[in-house]
Amino acid sequence: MGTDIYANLVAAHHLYPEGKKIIIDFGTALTASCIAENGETIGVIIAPGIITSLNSLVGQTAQLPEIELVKPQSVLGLDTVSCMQSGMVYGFLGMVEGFVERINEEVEDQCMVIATGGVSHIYKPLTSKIHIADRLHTLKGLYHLGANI
Ligand SMILES: Nc1ncnc2c1ncn2[C@@H]1O[C@H](COP(=O)(O)OP(=O)(O)O)[C@@H](O)[C@H]1O
Ligand SMILES: CC(C)(COP(=O)(O)O)[C@@H](O)C(=O)NCCC(=O)O
Repeated sequence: MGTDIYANLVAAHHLYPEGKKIIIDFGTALTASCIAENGETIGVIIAPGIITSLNSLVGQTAQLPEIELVKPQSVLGLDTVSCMQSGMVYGFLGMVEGFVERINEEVEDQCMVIATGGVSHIYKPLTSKIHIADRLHTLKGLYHLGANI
């Protein structure tokens, strides 16, 4: 398992001891990790990261421009930039909400959801499925691991 994923699980277990937790990491990869109340890792999902995907879309097409990753005014756009912003924001928002729903179904519980990583601040305000956004979450896990060496 990647050390960043491990650090995310450790931080969640240490900071929020009650119940099951999901950590969504909006980094180079988009990951969702789930930990049980007893500290056992239940499982992990690894998907392409949001900026990674955007760079791939822009890099591998002839006419799509670089865009700022912000919420567009409406889901349906009428210019290329808004259309792409909708795909990036609402597409990945749907993916994350779907992960949370499916994980909750699989573990038969309502997990607490923590978001971290580079672009987590863009997605947190758009959904009630993320309960806490903490850009320092992974680092807190590393700190905890270091403090216990
Ligand atoms: N403040 C920010 N605003 C927008 N994008 C960011 C910001 N910080 C990081 N990113 C993007 O998030 C991704 C990296 O996320 P991060 O969680 O920092 O890295 P890692 O993959 O190493 O865990 C990169 O694609 C980067 O461009
Ligand atoms: C999945 C990752 C690329 C995520 O890295 P990140 O986006 O946080 O930089 C990293 O945790 C990794 O390389 N993991 C190794 C494979 C695994 O976790 O099973």
